[in-house]
Amino acid sequence: TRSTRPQRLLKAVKQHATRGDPQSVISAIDHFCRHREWAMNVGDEKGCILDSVVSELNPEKVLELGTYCGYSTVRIARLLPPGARLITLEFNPDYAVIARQVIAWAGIEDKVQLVEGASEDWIPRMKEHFGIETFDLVFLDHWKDHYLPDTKLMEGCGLLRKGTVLLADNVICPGVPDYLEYVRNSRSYKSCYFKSHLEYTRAEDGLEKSVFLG
Ligand SMILES: C[C@H](C[C@H]1O[C@@H](n2cnc3c(N)ncnc32)[C@H](O)[C@@H]1O)NC(=O)c1cc(-c2ccc(F)cc2)cc(O)c1O
Ligand SMILES: [Mg+2]
Repeated sequence: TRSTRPQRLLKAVKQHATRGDPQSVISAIDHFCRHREWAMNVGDEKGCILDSVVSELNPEKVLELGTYCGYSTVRIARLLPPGARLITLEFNPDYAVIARQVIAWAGIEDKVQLVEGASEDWIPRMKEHFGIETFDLVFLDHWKDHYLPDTKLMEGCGLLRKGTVLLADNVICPGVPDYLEYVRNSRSYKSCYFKSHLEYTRAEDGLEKSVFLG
């Protein structure tokens, strides 16, 4: 039977990227998505904004919601200091199988824990299951109608501290209007918008960076 797009993306990584070289994995995926088949990675343009937020924050504990093929997982993990940890949640087992291989090819698996399952089931278990007190950075890139409920769930589970940064992808396209309204109007967040483009296209999209004020 015909291969899937994530399988073809992984093949491109194995053909064009160097094992243990995260930058070559990122470049191979961007080239594949720009010249062969579009895929819903955060991409190179928004990826540079993601890089700058991660580099400035130097987080020890990172949570990513929505792994897909692991592109942003590799982008984030390659910038983390030794001992820092990234937990990434992926709902779709077929995507998780691909993401594990992309993460391994990049050679950053010792910084990453990929957990298969739904964010709403795992967020309440972060403390007892992973020994996490609070996160320094959360990258939201999963179902767009889950951003707001999961943010409220993280607040309720005490996973956010003064200064925790929420970075949300796709706040324009596909769009997350209820989440934007919340973080921009709540006294508990200082929020700002980084205008960019939908990955590999000229359509507008952007990232919203929201600092939790406690
Ligand atoms: C939602 C997906 C990303 C992944 O998230 C996992 N997921 C879901 N819900 C959960 C959960 N509750 N817990 C854990 N994982 C979870 C899923 O299985 C996907 O692998 N992302 C998108 O749909 C997405 C779509 C577009 C897009 C833009 C314009 C178009 F014309 C078409 C598509 C762009 C983007 O940049 C995206 O990010
Ligand atoms: Mg996205």
